[in-house]
Amino acid sequence: QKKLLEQSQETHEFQAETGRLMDILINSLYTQKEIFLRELISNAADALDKLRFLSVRNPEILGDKTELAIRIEINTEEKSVSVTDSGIGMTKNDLISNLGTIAKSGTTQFIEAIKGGNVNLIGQFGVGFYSCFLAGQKVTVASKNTDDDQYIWESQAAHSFAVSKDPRGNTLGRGTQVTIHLKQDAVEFAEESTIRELIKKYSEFINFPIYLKVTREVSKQVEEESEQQDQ
Ligand SMILES: COC(=O)c1c(O)cc(O)c(Cl)c1CCC(=O)Nc1cc(O)c(OC)cc1O
Repeated sequence: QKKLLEQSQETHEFQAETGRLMDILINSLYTQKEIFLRELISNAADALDKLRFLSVRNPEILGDKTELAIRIEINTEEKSVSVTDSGIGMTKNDLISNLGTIAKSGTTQFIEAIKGGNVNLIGQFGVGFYSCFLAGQKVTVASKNTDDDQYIWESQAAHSFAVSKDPRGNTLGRGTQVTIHLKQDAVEFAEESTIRELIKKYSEFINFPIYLKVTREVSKQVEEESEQQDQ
């Protein structure tokens, strides 16, 4: 299965400027890892706004997935955090162009702002997504737009990313799910108390409901031990 996925994956180099920007972002903001959550919540809200705007003119775009919401899930076993929205979603080409290139102009101002430590400017350049690599050693983005099948984009930074059709099929219905596989020094973001506090901090101006789900898989080993104690 793993081999199959690798064969079906297309690997892409980040556009050179994107790679440089990611390096600067990660090197200058490594002490403020938590901003990844602010950027993901903000991107999710933007994608929901885009959908809501389009649905005013053609309501059928909502299909049967009419709820516009953001779901955050932490998995304490796998040390991952995911942010899922039922927004407009991205096609395969959107994933490659939006996440692989800095299509926005003004990247030099962005770099000056980051070097000056002005983290609030990140979102304005549409590149907040790369802050995921402050906390994540690997980032996976699954997305479903009405114009395409569901695709997966995956990267471990290091200047390249892979795109493949999602072998799970259309599990999202519509929208985007960003999953961050946390770095060893960022596992605090898989703790419920940490995430609850950050959601409160960064959801003040968000006009969509944000739900939190905590998945705690107790490893098989521990269950067996507890059974022995009971006997
Ligand atoms: C449409 O946006 C998304 O699907 C989406 C989301 O729902 C949640 C997310 O965390 C992210 Cl990162 C996205 C993609 C947002 C994005 O990168 N948009 C974007 C970036 C560009 O460079 C661009 O240039 C033309 C256009 C974009 O929409």
